[in-house]
Amino acid sequence: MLRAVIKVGIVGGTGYTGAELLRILVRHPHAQVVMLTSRQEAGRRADQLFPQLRGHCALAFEPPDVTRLCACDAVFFATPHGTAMQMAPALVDAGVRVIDLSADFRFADPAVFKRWYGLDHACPQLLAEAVYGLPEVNRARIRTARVVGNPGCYPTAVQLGYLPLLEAGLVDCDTLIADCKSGVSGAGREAKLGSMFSEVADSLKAYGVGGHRHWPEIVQGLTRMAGSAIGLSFVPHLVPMVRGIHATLYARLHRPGAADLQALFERRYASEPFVDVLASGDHPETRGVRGSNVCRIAVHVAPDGRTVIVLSVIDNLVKGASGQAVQNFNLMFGLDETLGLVSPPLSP
Ligand SMILES: NC(=O)C1=CN([C@@H]2O[C@H](COP(=O)(O)OP(=O)(O)OC[C@H]3O[C@@H](n4cnc5c(N)ncnc54)[C@H](OP(=O)(O)O)[C@@H]3O)[C@@H](O)[C@H]2O)C=CC1
Ligand SMILES: CC(=O)N[C@@H](CCC(=O)OP(=O)(O)O)C(=O)O
Repeated sequence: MLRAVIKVGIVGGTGYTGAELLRILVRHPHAQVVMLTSRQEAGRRADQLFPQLRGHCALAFEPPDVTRLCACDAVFFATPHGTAMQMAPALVDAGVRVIDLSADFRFADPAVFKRWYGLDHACPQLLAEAVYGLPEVNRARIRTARVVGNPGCYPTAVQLGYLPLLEAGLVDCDTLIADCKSGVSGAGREAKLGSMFSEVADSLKAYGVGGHRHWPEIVQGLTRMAGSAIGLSFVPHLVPMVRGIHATLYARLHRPGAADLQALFERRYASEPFVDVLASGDHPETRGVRGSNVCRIAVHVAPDGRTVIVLSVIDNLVKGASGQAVQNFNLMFGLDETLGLVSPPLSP
């Protein structure tokens, strides 16, 4: 359905992903943001809180109100887990398409959601019809979805890195290792001790080694790609940068040397607008995708000849969150998938 203006609401407009949605949507040719919510900043103009939006957005924040949100064509939830699932049923009943950046609609099984997020799902029926918003895997289903569960940031980088290998059945699915690093904006804009400059700068640390909530999400996605159970070790690290995810992914080849891995990756992503496969032997870096919706990938074989090492980088706030959400929005409304999303990364 192609419309000249699509009315958009953003719930959680004061967070990092909400602000990034605004940055993208204010220059989108068909989307018009008509409602922006915040409980703490209600009444304040968005361009007062975010001076980078001066001249681009004159809206004021207002408290989240489902009835008012029902006047939108699409609503993005850039809120903590547990919020979207409370409001989505009324919106969907009113014909509003929902794109949730939290984990509320990412899991097929509400028991897995409960185990990792500690919440009973508020609308399991809607969860059952929600589509996981990774366009490179689910494009056709996203087009017709009423609710999209936008993937997490680490899961986006990891799944896109492993996808060609698992689809082709080339690697041992029991011994996958994802060694990942994230910038601090991944932790959100809320003030927290662990996100303070003096706690993060000039240091690097792993966290969540005993079980991070992105592990079950990645396992769910990789299992679907492989068509069988997989075994994954996933270790996230916090690094002193603002944006960016770097995933170093390991897998054991069933038949070393049997396949041209570079050709496999190039073929799989040839028609993907936002996946860029580097030339053989190259090393992507996070600053090369900063501010862009690109996932940049390089595939290597270790000197042992049988270990594949894939490097996958994204901007956590763009392809890892708000950019991917707009990519899904474009698909849902029958638009060119790249609208609002094509701009060169910011570098240096
Ligand atoms: N940061 C990242 O890199 C990524 C984040 N995500 C996910 O996106 C979501 C948003 O993340 P992020 O922008 O970093 O978070 P922030 O903490 O920066 O922002 C959260 C926003 O949600 C609003 N909010 C909080 N609680 C509620 C509530 N109960 N009802 C309505 N609004 C609420 C806040 O405003 P107020 O309190 O004023 O209402 C604020 O605007 C999270 O689920 C996160 O896990 C996903 C991928 C990457
Ligand atoms: C650096 C940092 O703290 N990153 C966050 C993940 C990013 C995120 O927001 O999680 P979702 O993608 O599931 O929404 C974390 O590890 O919890």
